[in-house]
Amino acid sequence: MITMNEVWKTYPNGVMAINGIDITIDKGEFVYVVGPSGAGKSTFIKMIYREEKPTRGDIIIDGKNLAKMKERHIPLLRRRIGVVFQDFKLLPNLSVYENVAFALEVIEESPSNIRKRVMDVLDIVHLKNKARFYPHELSGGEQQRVAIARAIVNNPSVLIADEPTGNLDPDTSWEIMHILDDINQRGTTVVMATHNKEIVNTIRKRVIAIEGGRIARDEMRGEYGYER
Ligand SMILES: Nc1ncnc2c1ncn2[C@@H]1O[C@H](COP(=O)(O)OP(=O)(O)OP(=O)(O)O)[C@@H](O)[C@H]1O
Repeated sequence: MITMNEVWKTYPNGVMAINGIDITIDKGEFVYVVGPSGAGKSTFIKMIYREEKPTRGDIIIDGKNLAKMKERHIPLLRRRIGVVFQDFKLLPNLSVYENVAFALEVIEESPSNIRKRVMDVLDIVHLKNKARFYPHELSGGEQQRVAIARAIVNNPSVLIADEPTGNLDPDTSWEIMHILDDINQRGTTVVMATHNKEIVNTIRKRVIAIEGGRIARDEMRGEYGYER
């Protein structure tokens, strides 16, 4: 479902962030991407949703080669890939409901179908009762749950999370993990970059460790493997 063949990424300033990565992530997997700061985790993840383009190599998602994809086809790709960030990135002037509905591709959908879909995903993240709230009225964990609802509202095949618990306290981080796990159990592939040792070593999944832009480890039910 996600395949990288001999992928390299050098930034315009000459920094070689990814140095020859080959990997396959199957449909329905949950993968942690770990590694020291500056190792290339974000670059790896950004290439999956085509925020960054590889300098060399192929990245194939659902049979489409992103490296060769035309700019005009990128919005279509983004509908198949949901993304969650460390800092939530909600629109402050829109309510919870509107933040999620805004991300929905409303192609010939009736208002009642849209409403149903938005309320269904708010149910998955346990926020149905806060649909009318605004982001500043929510805790960090609640804001992250809205961001997750927004990321899955188009029913993507892949959910990418770049340090989704980075700004959250430990209890809230566990809550977010249980929601991501639930979304994965419903069939969505999840790729999550993280520095959270406790989570990786407790909710055991496949671990891909990146060091110096290369894959240093790739283990099913792996461990975090670093001090922090
Ligand atoms: N837009 C950019 N332009 C130039 N260099 C960049 C850019 N983004 C990242 N880099 C460099 O590429 C390397 C890999 O960075 P990346 O953000 O992928 O690492 P990371 O493993 O996600 O780090 P962290 O855990 O600190 O977030 C680093 O040396 C970084 O400075």
